[in-house]
Order: sequence, then C-alpha cells, then structure tokens
Amino acid sequence: MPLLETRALNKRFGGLHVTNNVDLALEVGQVHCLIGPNGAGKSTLFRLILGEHPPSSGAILFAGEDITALKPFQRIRRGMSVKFQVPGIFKALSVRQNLEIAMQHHYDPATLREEIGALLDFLNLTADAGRLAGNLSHGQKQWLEIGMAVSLKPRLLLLDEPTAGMSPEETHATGEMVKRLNAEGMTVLAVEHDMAFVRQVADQVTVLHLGKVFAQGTIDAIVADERVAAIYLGQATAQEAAHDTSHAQTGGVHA
Ligand SMILES: Nc1ncnc2c1ncn2[C@@H]1O[C@H](COP(=O)(O)OP(=O)(O)OP(=O)(O)O)[C@@H](O)[C@H]1O
Repeated sequence: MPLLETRALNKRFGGLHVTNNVDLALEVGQVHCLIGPNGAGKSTLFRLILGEHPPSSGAILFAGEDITALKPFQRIRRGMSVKFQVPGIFKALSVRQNLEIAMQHHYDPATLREEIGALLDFLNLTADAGRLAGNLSHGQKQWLEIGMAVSLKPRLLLLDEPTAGMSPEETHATGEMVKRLNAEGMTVLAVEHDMAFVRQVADQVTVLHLGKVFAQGTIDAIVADERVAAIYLGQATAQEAAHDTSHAQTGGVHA
C-alpha cells in the first residue's frame, strides 16, 4: 500500500484547471521529486496534499486512510510534516531554542537534551546552537527549518524547493541530509527545480505540466525523455520571446 496516494485529484481556481486528474502514488521509503516548468501546478498539488486547499474533486489517501476532508493539523498528527520555502523559524531565539520549541512537549527533559544534541549534529549546527537563528546563513536557516520539520520523526516529509537560493555545496549537503533521513525510514516528497539535487536523491520523479502528470520514472528516464525536454525548452523559448528570463528555471531539465 502506498504511504500517500492522490486519486483523480482536481483543483480549479475559477476557470483555471490547475490540478488536472492527478494520480500520484508514493511508496513507503521512497524519495519522490516533483518537477515541472513554472506554473505547472507543483505548489498547488503540494498544498492539496497538505490540506491547505480543498480539492475540487478526487481523493487523497495517507497510509490507506482517506484524508481528503482532514485539516492540515490532523494530517500532521497522522505523520506528515512540511518544510516550506520561506523559513518559519523564530529569528530572535537561538538555534537550540527553536528546536526546543518544536520538541519540548514530546520528550522528558533528559531525552530532549539528547535528541536535540543528535539533531544539531545531523544538521551540522552544533557549533551554532547558541546563535540567534536570524543570524544564520541562508543555507543554515533552511537546515534548521528541516530540523524542526523532522524533529518529531514524521513518516512523510514534504519539502518545498528545499535548496532554493543555496550554493552547490549547500545543495549537496541538503541532499545528503535527505538521504540519511530516508535511510532511517522517512518517505520524502520534494518539489524541486535543482536537477543535481533531484539526481542525488530521487528514486522516482514525476513531471507535472499544465496541471497533469506528464511523465514519471527514474531521473535517467526523465532526462532522456525528449517530450520532457521539449516542455522546458518551450518555456525557455516563450520567455526569451517575452524578453523576460527573470523566472527562468535553475538548470532546466539537463542534469
Ligand atoms: N490561489 C490561486 N488562485 C488562482 N490561481 C492560482 C492560485 N494558486 C495558483 N494559481 C495558478 O495555478 C497555476 C499553477 O500554479 P502553481 O504555483 O501551483 O505552479 P508551480 O508549478 O508551483 O509554479 P512555480 O514553479 O512557478 O512555483 C498558475 O497559473 C497560478 O497562477
């Protein structure tokens, strides 16, 4: 049984059909990346899975249970966790205090100290534990946010462009974190533009285009798929024609 499944999922905003009959299945233990040109509907699908938008029709199942009507907090309680692109960390508190807030109600004080210590190590933030979160580098803030998202050991981790704005080194370190979490049993769904990251972590890749599942497979199959290359190329051509490359993909589909 898949850990997460969407069945004939649809979302319309007025006349705009943004999620179009999407069937997606995430097997337990998989790292699944969702890619696609700008406006393909990735964020919307992500928000449907989280329960931030109600779908127009279709169903979402988590571990076999129909969660379509559940609120986000009820989904989180069942074992979903999310890291959004914009960090939701408390800037005026230290790194350690941020983790304490996320974890304090779930562990006794001695275990809490141990768990935070292990998580700081995992995040490469041990030396920065006492620093104000607001003073961390961009990459470190993203890692702290990942730490808060995984601190309660969710079954499914949802990542929204986890490497946006990161250097190649930071991107690679983030990929290693995702692989370690996955090796410990966490299932991961990541919306991502960075193809090096996708290649590093993904077992399975789903390409969305105009709200539909356009292609699915391993990263090698996706990169070799000329139809996939064409939709990215089409976008580049359209953007060049409009003299607007400000929303260009970082890296395109060529890994
Ligand atoms: N709340 C909303 N109301 C109306 N239209 C929306 C809403 N949210 C998204 N859309 C539209 O749905 C389409 C898909 O947007 P979405 O953000 O899901 O795409 P995306 O693949 O995540 O794009 P990007 O890679 O640029 O983040 C876009 O045309 C967008 O304008």
